Amino acid sequence: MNSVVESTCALTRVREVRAVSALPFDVRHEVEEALSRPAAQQPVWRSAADCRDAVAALSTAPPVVLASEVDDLRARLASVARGEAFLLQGGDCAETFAGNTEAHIRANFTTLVQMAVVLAYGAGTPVVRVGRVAGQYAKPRSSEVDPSGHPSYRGDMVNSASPADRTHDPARMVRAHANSSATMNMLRALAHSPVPVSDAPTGRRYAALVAEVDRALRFMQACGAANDYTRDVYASHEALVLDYERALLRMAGGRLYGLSGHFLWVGERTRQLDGAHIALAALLANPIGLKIGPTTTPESAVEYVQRLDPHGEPGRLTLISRMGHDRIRHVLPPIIEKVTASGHQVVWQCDPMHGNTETSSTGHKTRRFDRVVDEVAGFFEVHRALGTHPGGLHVELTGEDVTECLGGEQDIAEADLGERYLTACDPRLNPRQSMELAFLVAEMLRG
Ligand SMILES: O=C[C@H](O)[C@H](O)COP(=O)(O)O
Ligand SMILES: C=C(OP(=O)(O)O)C(=O)O
Repeated sequence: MNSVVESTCALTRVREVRAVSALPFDVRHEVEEALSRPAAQQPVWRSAADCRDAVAALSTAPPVVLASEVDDLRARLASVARGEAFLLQGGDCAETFAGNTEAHIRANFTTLVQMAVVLAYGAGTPVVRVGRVAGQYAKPRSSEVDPSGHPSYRGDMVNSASPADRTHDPARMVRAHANSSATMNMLRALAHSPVPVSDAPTGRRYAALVAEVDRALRFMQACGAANDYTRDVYASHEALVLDYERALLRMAGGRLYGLSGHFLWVGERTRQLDGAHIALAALLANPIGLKIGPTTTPESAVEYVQRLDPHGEPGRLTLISRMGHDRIRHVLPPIIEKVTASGHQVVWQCDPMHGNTETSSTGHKTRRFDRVVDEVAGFFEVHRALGTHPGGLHVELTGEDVTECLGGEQDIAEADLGERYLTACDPRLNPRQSMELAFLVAEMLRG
């Protein structure tokens, strides 16, 4: 993990919460305490006054999601934790303002939904669909500067991808909120549209499967059995920029919600046990995700679980392992054993992307499809051996035909990467790689 960095904004954060917050006194006090802790990876905004203005505007803006939707997701994740459903989470590494078009949202949605159908068929259980979407506008970075010596790009919520404009501009938080709200609007509409079938090879294979699934659904409907095959996609993002997250805190039914998204996760670089991100996440009624990398010990995993799931609520916490394909088989088992022994029912989810990043000989950040598959296979092997539920998959993907990850049935080679390398940050699976992965995971679920 990166070291904790105090930003100028962090120094003003507590005062600003007090100034703009409409939260009840006791809740405000808890939020202030959480936000007064050291926070890693925070922007150093160009002006504290502009930050105040942005936070004030967002504090009275309509939230991106509703508390009732968050409650629905919480109930669905409880069923994942009990082994009765599977969680599929996926989308861009980093959303961008320019890339937030109808075509892009539709393509990502379609890929996610098609994968979910394949997985539901494989698992024989419902699949809860969560996009990395409608808020995934901020990125933690390994280095303060990029290879050309400019300040690193930290996502459109913070600065521009253009090296000429890397100033941390708080007005970007307002644009991120507007874009997220527009995206959510489209997702709600798309959730009730028919699922389109692609004509790519995996699409044809999928079309046959859809016909089978449709027959099964018609039979179920004829029997009067309910199903959630065509239901919602929930929104998730890394709760990274604390000024954005706190501005979208809202009370509902006496509980505190982060209404910037349904599901918020704490990343590998900001999961300091005594840091602000963990403390804020602990206060929320939202389901929370936590990335756990190869340095996570079984003991620290239990501490996280106690901190983030104090009431022992099944599915309240999703532990997202991102160990690397060569480490998962020995790092994950003792963590699962210790957490299971603690009595907490978490969702175990595999992110096979972030532990398998490398730089190609062409200088592109990339990931090998076979290693991604191997990490998921390791995840299933570990859970099968321990008798626990391999509850979910978390991937960076796009509905666009990019060449960012190596391999897959298209056999993308290093020399192909430059053709359509479009990501704003990390390499994503394209639709064919995503579907291929879904078929492979469906087989693992059946196995
Ligand atoms: O998506 C995850 C991180 O933001 C990303 O992997 C960091 O990338 P970097 O190591 O290039 O900064
Ligand atoms: C930054 C991310 O992952 P991690 O925290 O696991 O590196 C991410 O999922 O965007």
